Amino acid sequence: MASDHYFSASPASAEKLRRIRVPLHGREREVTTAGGVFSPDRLDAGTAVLLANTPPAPPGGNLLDLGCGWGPVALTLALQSPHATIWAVDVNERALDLVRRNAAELGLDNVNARLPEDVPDDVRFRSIRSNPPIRVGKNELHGLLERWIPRLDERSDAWLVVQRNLGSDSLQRWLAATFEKGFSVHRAATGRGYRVLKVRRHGTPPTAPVDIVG
Ligand SMILES: C[S@@+](CC[C@H](N)C(=O)[O-])C[C@H]1O[C@@H](n2cnc3c(N)ncnc32)[C@H](O)[C@@H]1O
Repeated sequence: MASDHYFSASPASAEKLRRIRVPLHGREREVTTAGGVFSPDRLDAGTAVLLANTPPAPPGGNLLDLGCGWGPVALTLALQSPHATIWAVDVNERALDLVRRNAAELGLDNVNARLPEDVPDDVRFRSIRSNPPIRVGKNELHGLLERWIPRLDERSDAWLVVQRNLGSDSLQRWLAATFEKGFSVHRAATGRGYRVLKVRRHGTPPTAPVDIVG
């Protein structure tokens, strides 16, 4: 059955397109949103905190916006890094249509809006940025992060914004316990009741030379 949650695959509310003006990559831009996607009337406060507290995206490689909605994070990455490939991933098909439309309207040709299962398994990411879907519940959220964070390249970071009232501190503890080996987790910023959590994947330590005795 279709539902009206913003994270459903086919939102039931009739698609009524809206034009809104939002600050993206240093200036106000007009984008298209619609009912049935997350925060259709404005840039979400948590997303604004994420965008204000993350470094510029790497200039090339694959970058992931996990849970893209109508696309504020993916569009910002594409504007920052025109030579990178931006993967805008969501389970909501309407959101994916909106990201494609917004990218085209902004003249961006480096945004791949895809369902999670349509991102090839061998793609690795130089950066992951996400305002993740907390309301799907802990188990599903943890499953989502366990699926995507290990796809970071070595010496690369995931940046997640989470509302303090919605469990940012327990999510930080879970991330630290789950990504114990080869990663480090810390709180990179706080603001407006949100935390930005950073998960860094370290490089593989050089292997010691093997002594050949004989
Ligand atoms: C908090 S919203 C953020 C949307 C957008 N990035 C923004 O900042 O406005 C989280 C998004 O995650 C999506 N989502 C839910 N479950 C998902 C899953 N398993 N894989 C990918 N995206 C998912 C929802 O549809 C929703 O668009």
